[in-house]
Amino acid sequence: MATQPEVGVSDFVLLDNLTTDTFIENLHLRFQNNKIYTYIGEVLVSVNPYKNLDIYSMQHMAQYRGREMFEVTPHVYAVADACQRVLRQQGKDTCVLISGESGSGKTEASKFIMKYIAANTTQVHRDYIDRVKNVLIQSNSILETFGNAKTNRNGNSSRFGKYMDIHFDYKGDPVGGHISNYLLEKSRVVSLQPGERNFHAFYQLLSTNNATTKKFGLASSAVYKILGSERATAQDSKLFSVTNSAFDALSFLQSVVEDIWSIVAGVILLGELTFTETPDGQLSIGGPLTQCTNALGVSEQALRSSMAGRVLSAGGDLIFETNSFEQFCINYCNEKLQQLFIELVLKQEQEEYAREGIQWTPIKYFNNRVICELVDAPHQGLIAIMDEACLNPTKISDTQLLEAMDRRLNGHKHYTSRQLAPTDKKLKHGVDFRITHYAGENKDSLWQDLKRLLHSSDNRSLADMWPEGGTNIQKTSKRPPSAATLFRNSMAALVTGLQSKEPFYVRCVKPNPHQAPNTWDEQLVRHQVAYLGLVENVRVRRAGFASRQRYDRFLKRYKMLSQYTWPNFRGSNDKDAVMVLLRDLHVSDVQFGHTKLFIRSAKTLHGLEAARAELIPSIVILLQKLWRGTLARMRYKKMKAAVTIYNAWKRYRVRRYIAELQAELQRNRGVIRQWPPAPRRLPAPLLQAAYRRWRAYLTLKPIPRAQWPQLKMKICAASALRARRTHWGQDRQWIGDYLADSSYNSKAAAYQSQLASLQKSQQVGRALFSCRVHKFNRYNKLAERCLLITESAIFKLDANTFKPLKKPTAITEVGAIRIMSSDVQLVVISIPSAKNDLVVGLVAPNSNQTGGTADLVGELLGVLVNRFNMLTGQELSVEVESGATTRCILGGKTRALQLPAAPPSPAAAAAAPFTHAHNVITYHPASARA
Ligand SMILES: Nc1ncnc2c1ncn2[C@@H]1O[C@H](COP(=O)(O)OP(=O)(O)OP(=O)(O)O)[C@@H](O)[C@H]1O
Repeated sequence: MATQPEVGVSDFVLLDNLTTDTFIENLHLRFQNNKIYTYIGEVLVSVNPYKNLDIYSMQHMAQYRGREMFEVTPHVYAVADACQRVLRQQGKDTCVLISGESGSGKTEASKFIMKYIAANTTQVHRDYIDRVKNVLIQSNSILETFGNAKTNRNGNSSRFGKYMDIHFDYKGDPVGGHISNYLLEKSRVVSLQPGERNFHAFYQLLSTNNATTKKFGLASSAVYKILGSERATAQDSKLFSVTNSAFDALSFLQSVVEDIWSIVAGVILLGELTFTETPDGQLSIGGPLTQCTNALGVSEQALRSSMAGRVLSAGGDLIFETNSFEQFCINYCNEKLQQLFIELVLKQEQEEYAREGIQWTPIKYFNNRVICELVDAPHQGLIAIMDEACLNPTKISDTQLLEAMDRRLNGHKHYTSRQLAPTDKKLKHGVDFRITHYAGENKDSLWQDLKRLLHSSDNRSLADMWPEGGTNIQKTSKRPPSAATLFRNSMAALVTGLQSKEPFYVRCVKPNPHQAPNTWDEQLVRHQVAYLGLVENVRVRRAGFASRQRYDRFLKRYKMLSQYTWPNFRGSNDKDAVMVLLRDLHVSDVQFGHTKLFIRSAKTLHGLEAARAELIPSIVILLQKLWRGTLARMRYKKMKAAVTIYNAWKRYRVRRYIAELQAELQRNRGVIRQWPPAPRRLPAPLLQAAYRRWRAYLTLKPIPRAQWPQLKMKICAASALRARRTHWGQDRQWIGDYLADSSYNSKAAAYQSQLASLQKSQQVGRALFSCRVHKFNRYNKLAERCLLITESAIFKLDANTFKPLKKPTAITEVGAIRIMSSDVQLVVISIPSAKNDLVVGLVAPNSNQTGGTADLVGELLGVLVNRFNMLTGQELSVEVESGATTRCILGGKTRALQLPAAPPSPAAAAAAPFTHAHNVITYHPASARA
């Protein structure tokens, strides 16, 4: 019982107990499942579905590009691709042999191949290749118009053999081609079987009233003998346009196209001529003779004489049934191709096995050489006998020819006739003979005088078709070679040509004679399977090997299946690697040739393919991973190199800049007067700050470190005063917290304990400055107080208890400080938010250096300016009044604050440091100089 075959490698090879029955049963099963293609070995079998199952799309074709035949579902595209690949990769000429009965799908298969080749081109020289592709495809339309006809077996049957050569450039792109025709069925022109049509060209021309029909007096509505019982249809009219556009696409000159249609018209008109013999033995021609000679471009006289000549020298009666000679030739052609197929397949296999040192027992198969020789053997073959008969100067009849054949071929296994087999009632006595499958008779020749007639035509194209017509008149008496001989010769040339090429095969099978879809005629299929030798082919393949592959290619394809070969084999050669690989996979049905591995069963190949397909995704991911990693590493290295270069450059620029600075320092004895422009991105402010620190360090170095904070205050005061006051205590040591100094404050201990508790309760930070003051308030009252400035606030303290009076004022709230340019100890601390300035006269300690009192204004100023800047980041405004009057705000009102015209006596100043009259406050300072 046959099992349903799977699509893939050599389907039928998988079957056990293969017989013709199981084979056909499987073929049928596939046909029912709309699977029209299958492989036997590398031979593609196509069963004509008579319905559109094939998807002609770029996407569909793309699936076959560069893939092995067994990788994808069977299709003509796979054959085309394999064929083109061998050509591209191995530089070998290839051919595809398409064979099968009439209507089995040969032409369609060849069109698929051409479409595939046309689509599978590279992008270079696009225009030129597009033109070649166009010519390839469009040439079919013309060939079909003039060479195809509707027969009872096929609505669009090719009535000629076709051999198409396509030439490829080194890249595998089609660059040209040549089409040879074999044996056009000429007898169809004058003789039609019931239900059949003549060549499409006649119907196409007569489907419309066009320039040609008008020119030669033809009418689409008229009836012509050549058309038989059929008439032109709307489809013919459509195809007429297609043919003309194909002429156009193939760059036929307009004059040539006109010539061609004139010839077609001429043939139609020839069919309308009537011939009678006049009593004086002359030929009388009736019918549209003038239109006919016009269309053929010959003179009436020439036509008349060549027609008459033919009758006179024909030399034989019409002994033959029409349309059978061509069939005989077609059958002969098929036999020849079948022989080639068998020989090539077996020869190749056997040669390969011998070359590779593989054990091989030759398989028995039916060799149809005997049939071919029956037809074409010199002297003894049918063609030779027919030629001999035709050469006979006396008239020779069917019976005589048959007798000659019977005599010469008696005893041949594949030849028979009624005379030789009297019991075979299917054969007519004295008429029929049979060659195994097919029988045929032979007579065809075109006489030299007719060739001369056509060669003399005004129609250039017609004249060019018959160059032999121009040869010496002396040769005209010589009989031309018979059609059979011509055909035999061209077959021999074809076979020689094909033998030099790497062959691919497509075998077309016709499922029924009615051109109907879904219909299976068992007998018809059986007949084809038998004569195409399909079952034998399977047997040969079964006895042989399902696949053979070069070791390097096999390894490349399957190396990932074993840890010993993936990613690389450590041994020395590919054969060892394949052996290790297969041992690891426990595959044993193989033989190892010298350069190739032979795999016996397709099942093994399936298994390898399946295992490979399973692994591929992870390998793809691995490769992607590695590649991405490589890319990232490459990118990283580049980035790192760029950063290194950039850093080196940056360092170099900095070094160069610093060298410039050093030069500047040397020039100016350690001072940079003019900063040279810094390179971009160099933090010049930082450098400048470093420079300043360094300069400051040099300046400060001679001064004891303990004095540095004091120095900082002095610098603050100096920069705030900007030389607006001469004496500000700069020459003496600043104490800061004077109240803590017992020489200044007899209650220093009480102050300190009070300060400690204040620091604890209010977290005001260190005491930076403190002293006694005379304070003048908004009620024009004078009070003795102590002033304390901590890190964050300004306190007014009770002069005896040192307790804070009111809330302290935050340093950040100070708006400005006003002082006089003379050396008085008057200080106005402006506090805008309180609307009351702090107006105080500082009570300076005795100065050790001068013996007078020290100046506290500068010190207070230094502390406040410095702290204000540290807390707010801004400069505190310092106003220095150069005259004798300044101002202050008390109780929200601005009041004048002045110094007395004459210096007060120290006693008076001590008694009332501030007085007021008429809203003017006068400060009577004791002179202070430090
Ligand atoms: N693959 C296919 N899919 C669908 N229909 C097909 C296919 N192949 C052939 N046919 C049908 O069968 C018809 C006959 O096919 P085609 O003309 O190719 O046969 P052929 O073998 O070239 O015949 P002949 O020898 O008479 O020229 C086509 O016109 C088409 O209708």
